[in-house]
Amino acid sequence: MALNGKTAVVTGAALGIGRAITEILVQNGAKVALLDVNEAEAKALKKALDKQYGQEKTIVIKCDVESEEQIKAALQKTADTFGGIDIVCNNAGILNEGEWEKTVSINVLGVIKVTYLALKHMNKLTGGRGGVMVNTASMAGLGPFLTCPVYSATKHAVVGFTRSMALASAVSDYGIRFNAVCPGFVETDLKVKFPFKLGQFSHLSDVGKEMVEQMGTIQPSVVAECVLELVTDETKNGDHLLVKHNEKSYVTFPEVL
Ligand SMILES: NC(=O)C1=CN([C@@H]2O[C@H](COP(=O)(O)OP(=O)(O)OC[C@H]3O[C@@H](n4cnc5c(N)ncnc54)[C@H](O)[C@@H]3O)[C@@H](O)[C@H]2O)C=CC1
Ligand SMILES: CCCCC/C=C\C=C\C(=O)C/C=C\C/C=C\CCCC(=O)O
Repeated sequence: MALNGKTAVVTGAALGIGRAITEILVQNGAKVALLDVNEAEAKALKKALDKQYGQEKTIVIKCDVESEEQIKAALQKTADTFGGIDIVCNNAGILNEGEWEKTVSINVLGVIKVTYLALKHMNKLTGGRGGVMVNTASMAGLGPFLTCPVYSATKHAVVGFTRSMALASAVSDYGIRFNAVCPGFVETDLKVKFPFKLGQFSHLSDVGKEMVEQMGTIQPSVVAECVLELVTDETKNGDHLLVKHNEKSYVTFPEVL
């Protein structure tokens, strides 16, 4: 799938992995709607991209993925401005074991809300052009992460949702592929704030540090390259790209049926 002439929506686009995803999509010719609660940082990113690629390549829309109303309006504005939606990157996410209900709300309900509302624009059966959705899960969605059980549970949910949507879409002929990226520790604000977001598990914060020392870290741009692969490779549906320090591999899930 070539990105020239395609339109993408990236949630949590202002910082970290979302910022890198936005940059790589624009670099490769897509027009991108930057959705984020942090409007100031999203605008700063747009300003930088404007200089290099021109003002018409991006729009900033303040949008909290917890709000169905805001998501609906943001998707409509994207479709009206760019003439449709081809790519959705469900990337917005938090890690906060103290505020674990909010973590579930953003990381799970947010992904589901954006997906279902975007489906209305993209589904070939309802007049859309088809396309691809790539969700930012985590390595913590593939195995237990003892310092943050709820965060890990939300990422397992994203993996299960992505795999199930991929099958539902293929069988229903929606014309939309669903994939996920599963990174290890990435150098972002979320990583910096990690020790202060562990709630009742803050006594385990050194375990997180030791894991980072053992496993190493990843730059957001490397994760973005993996997202680009999942967007452009039209053979990928229901696929999960595990991203480790200096290594990436597609996840093989156990056969259960
Ligand atoms: N940093 C890491 O080590 C890893 C992060 N991830 C996942 O990657 C995704 C991005 O995380 P990072 O870039 O690390 O975090 P970050 O904290 O650097 O950036 C997150 C962005 O999402 C935005 N955001 C937060 N809540 C939002 C909401 N309700 N609605 C819209 N935007 C919202 C923030 O304003 C920010 O711009 C998350 O889903 C995270 O779980 C996955 C694996 C590893
Ligand atoms: C199956 C094993 C699960 C291990 C989880 C590995 C990576 C997950 C990363 C995330 O999704 C984000 C989680 C944590 C933030 C990143 C770094 C922690 C920093 C620890 C520190 O230096 O204090």
